[in-house]
Amino acid sequence: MNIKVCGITTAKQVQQLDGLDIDFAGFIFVPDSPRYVEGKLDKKAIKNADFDLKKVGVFINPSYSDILDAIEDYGLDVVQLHGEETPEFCSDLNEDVEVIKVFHIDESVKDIDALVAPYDEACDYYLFDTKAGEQKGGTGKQFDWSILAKSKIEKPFFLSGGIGVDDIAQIKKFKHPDFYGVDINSKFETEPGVKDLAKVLQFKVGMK
Ligand SMILES: O=C(O)c1ccccc1N[C@@H]1O[C@H](COP(=O)(O)O)[C@@H](O)[C@H]1O
Repeated sequence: MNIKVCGITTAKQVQQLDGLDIDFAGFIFVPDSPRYVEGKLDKKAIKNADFDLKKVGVFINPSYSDILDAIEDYGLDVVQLHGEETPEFCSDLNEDVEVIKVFHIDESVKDIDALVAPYDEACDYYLFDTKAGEQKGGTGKQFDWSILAKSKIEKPFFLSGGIGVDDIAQIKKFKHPDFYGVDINSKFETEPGVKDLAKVLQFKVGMK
């Protein structure tokens, strides 16, 4: 099971997460997020360090050039898209970098396979997060995962949205052939953008 820790704002914490064998580290490029990295994260340190983990940039409806600048500045390996980005936009981007397309889920979503179908050829991974009004990420809220268990999906996906250490047993029970990883964020913080590494370690060990 892959683990992605999102919302990191210092190079030191990225280094520490790499030391914990975390698979993906996420950086938020959304200006109104309390985890926004600009002005906090040292670009050069992130770009030049030799990490095993993959560096993921998280965006909502970005311009193509903003993404290319962030890839260049921070040496991103993956781009995670939380907005209404079209399949064409994702597909173009996917020629340069790995892409995670995010889908927001609540009880109004009845057919996951129909929702993801247009993106089948346009990204590498899906990520399922909770739909919570206008807020497009970092809500700390969970959705009912059973809708995923009933869906084909047919692409590696991350489970996301309000996941914490108390969810380890439920995650272990959740079965799907394309279940690729878990994305953790706001439930693992001492304050927004500052991860509680002891909690991350507890999660990592608990998931074994
Ligand atoms: O964390 C944020 O502030 C954020 C802002 C805008 C888009 C995405 C954001 N985070 C992503 O939200 C999900 C779920 O987070 P949580 O566990 O519910 O706090 C995760 O994929 C983060 O990458």
